[in-house]
Amino acid sequence: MNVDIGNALASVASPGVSRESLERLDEQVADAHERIERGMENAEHGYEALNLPQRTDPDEIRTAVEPVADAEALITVGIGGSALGAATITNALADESDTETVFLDNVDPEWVTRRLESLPLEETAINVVSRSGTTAETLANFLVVRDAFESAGVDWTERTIVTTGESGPLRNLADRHDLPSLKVPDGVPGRFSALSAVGMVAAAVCDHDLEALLEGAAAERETLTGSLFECPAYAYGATTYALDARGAGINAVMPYAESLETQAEWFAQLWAESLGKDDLGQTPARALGVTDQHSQLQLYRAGPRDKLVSFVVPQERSDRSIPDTDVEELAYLGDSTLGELLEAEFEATEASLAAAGRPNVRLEIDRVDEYELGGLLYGMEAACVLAGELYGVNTFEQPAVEWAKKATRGLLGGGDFEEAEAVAEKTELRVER
Ligand SMILES: O=P(O)(O)OC[C@H]1O[C@H](O)[C@H](O)[C@@H](O)[C@@H]1O
Repeated sequence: MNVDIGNALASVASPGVSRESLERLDEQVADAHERIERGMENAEHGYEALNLPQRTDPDEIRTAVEPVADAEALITVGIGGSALGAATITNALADESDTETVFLDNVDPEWVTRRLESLPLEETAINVVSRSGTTAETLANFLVVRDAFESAGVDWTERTIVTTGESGPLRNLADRHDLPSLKVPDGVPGRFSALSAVGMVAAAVCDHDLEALLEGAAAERETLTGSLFECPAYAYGATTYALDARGAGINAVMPYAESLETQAEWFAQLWAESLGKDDLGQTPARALGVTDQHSQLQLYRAGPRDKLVSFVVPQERSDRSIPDTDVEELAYLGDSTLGELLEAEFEATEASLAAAGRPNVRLEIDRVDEYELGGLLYGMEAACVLAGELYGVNTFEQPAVEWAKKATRGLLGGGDFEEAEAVAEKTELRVER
């Protein structure tokens, strides 16, 4: 991953960060880097995620998926960090695989039913993923999926792979049915687990190159040094932090590749759950180039000056020419390709934001393949860890999410939780039709 922060400088944008401020911030980056390296060396909770390129064993993952290697479709049952990494990888690389991938990361009953009805269950594998093994949505969906397989006369125990922690309900279930199972590595929070079995089982079923994913991440790991001017991931993490401090409280991630749309969703969880605490953090927003040029760009260029736009741009892609036409006004298109049009639109959008003094950053990858994707995911995780150090927050916890989880359990009769009582105390000011 290469990063260009030129359009985030104060000489271009407002809010913007001056070169001198970045140089001062670089001293904090050096300290943060030392802390990160120490955390990695001691395999501390969270920091351990940055060791995954060395720790993850692709052979172990491939062995676990062996029984379902020729499945026509794969249902991944998981939510948050137990779904978004896998979805990012398989959606980005979908063109290279014949396996249809479905992610059940919601419990909307109509949607779940529609998804299940659309699949040939006798040719479908199940990938159930939960670090804790207790997440209500995931376990409920898994029970529903099992039931659908049983109703269709398909033995789900022959077609299920489990990825979970060392103990817990899901681990017990895997043991009871003797299911192939993988362990969520210790010290790796869900949103940092894309490069472990959590994110890579689906990629293995789809026959993607797991080694290349890890090699790309390992190469990115090699770039981590004590200066933001020498490390793309830290340049991104430090710049976003500095811009947030200057008023850019929103970070709109805008990949210029349809295949990376889910990557913006993955980024949103990474950024929000890791940095959103102690009244701090930067709000992630999701956009897609070129589509959102015709939707959100107006706001980005002319709305409040509270946003940074982060472009994610593959430098190469397979292309398709635009057919010639005898309509005179459209003749210029006939000399181009869709790729050239997209590239021109990206450059125009980037320049238009800069011309309006709106900060933006460019993250470049060579192309969308396993190696580059591994580097991108790792680089953004390292950027997030660095930003967490600069903010001084606990990057690897998400205590605020627990509140609603407890309230939900209480409402469903799963125990006595005071949070559930607060639901009944809601303040109302209803306006009815
Ligand atoms: O993997 P699980 O334990 O099922 O957790 C799935 C997700 O749910 C939680 O609510 C957390 O906020 C997420 O960080 C986590 O990724």
